[in-house]
Amino acid sequence: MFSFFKKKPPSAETGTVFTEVGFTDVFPAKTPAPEVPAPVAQVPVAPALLPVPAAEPLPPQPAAPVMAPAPAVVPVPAVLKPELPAPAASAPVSPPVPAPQVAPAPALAPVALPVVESPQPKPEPSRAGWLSRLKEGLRKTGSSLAGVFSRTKIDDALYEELEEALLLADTGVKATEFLLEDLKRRVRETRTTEPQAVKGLLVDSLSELLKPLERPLEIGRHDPTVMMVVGVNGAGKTTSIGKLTRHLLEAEQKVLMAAADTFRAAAREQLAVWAQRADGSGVQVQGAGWVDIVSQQGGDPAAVTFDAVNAGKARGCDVVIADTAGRLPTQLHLMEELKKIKRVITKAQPDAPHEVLLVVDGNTGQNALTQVRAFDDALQLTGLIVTKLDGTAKGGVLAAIARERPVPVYFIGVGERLEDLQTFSAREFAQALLS
Ligand SMILES: Nc1nc2c(ncn2[C@@H]2O[C@H](COP(=O)(O)OP(=O)(O)OP(=O)(O)O)[C@@H](O)[C@H]2O)c(=O)[nH]1
Repeated sequence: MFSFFKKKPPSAETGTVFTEVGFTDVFPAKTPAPEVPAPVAQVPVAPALLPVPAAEPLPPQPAAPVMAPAPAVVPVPAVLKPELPAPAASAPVSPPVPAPQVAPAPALAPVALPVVESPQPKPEPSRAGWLSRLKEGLRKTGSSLAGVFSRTKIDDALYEELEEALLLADTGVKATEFLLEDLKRRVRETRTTEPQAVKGLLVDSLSELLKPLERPLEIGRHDPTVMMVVGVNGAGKTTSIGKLTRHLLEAEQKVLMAAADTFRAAAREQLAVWAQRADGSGVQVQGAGWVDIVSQQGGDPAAVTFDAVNAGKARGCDVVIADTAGRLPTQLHLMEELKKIKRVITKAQPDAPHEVLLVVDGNTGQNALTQVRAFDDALQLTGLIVTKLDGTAKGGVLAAIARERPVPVYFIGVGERLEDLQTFSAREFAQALLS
């Protein structure tokens, strides 16, 4: 199973970033006082499980738990239940327990995830496997674009056909104009005469346009890192949070999810199912990650989130993720609710939320751009997760986003499986589109 954590350069601000480079580094040591005995969840990690490339040697950090020599066998359960003061802690999934003082406080009922059943983790799928899925997913968008270059010469007709294909792929007028101008310049400068070679130049041009969207999601800079996830109904928020959480667990992270979609029946259960899923073959968490869910069906989403951030701080969580209910940006009262959730997070932790992520369905083309604009205006987005790029004819929308509202794309999704959500690479995307 892949992961894509990479340690940042050693510094006081050491954190972890999601990159496209594979499982290349260990999660950085947090900075607990060395004299404090490590809690169970911070059991030293066997270096063998976390290969570090020679090119990036780790600095000596003797006090850091993750760097400490590990015992030969570390019998760490897949998911450790946090030791909570909550009375419901003994039950795997307990009914909401009313907080004694604060009336709307949601129950903190930990979800005990099953311990690893199978000792045989699946082999980590290679990035190559991902690239072929990405290519396959973008085939509908790419085929009409690539078809343009089967013409016999580079002339106005070729550029007109390309313009039409870009517009049909929902690249949008601005990005299309930009790409055509840039391409013509590259053709002139390189004195290219073969239409097939123009395709290569378009890959370069598109990569450059998309490059500003390529940015890693950082984990580890804050305690905890608080993320708020928003989007329209059915965009793939819960699924994406589930996939993200799986990767965080595999990287030894303590994750607290806030089911801030309090009107959805079984929101909690849906999150729990995803948190447990791994390739459909059971939990395969290596190490000491654990997940917990805060929910209160029918409660105030802002109160649930507030409670989750406070609980996350109290329990020493690494990441708190708030899953909000889907809404259209035109539903102004619901957009106000999101603003309130964001304000309330800041009350619980002054520098939070650290990430406001919009999940957009890539299959909606220009509509996705409209959503990015509207949610960004309301919430000042920090990143995007673009889902459902599999089978879409509208994959050009990423170019439109890059040109018109360049919010970083942390992840793209090409399917419903765990490994179908991966970090975004501008060049990979351009190559897959025009392959
Ligand atoms: N084909 C495909 N389906 C996806 C992808 N991501 C999510 N889905 C599916 O999209 C559907 C909706 O996903 P959810 O995660 O429930 O969406 P949501 O945004 O949480 O929905 P609401 O809570 O109703 O707003 C599910 O059937 C997912 O399996 C993807 O990348 N590709």
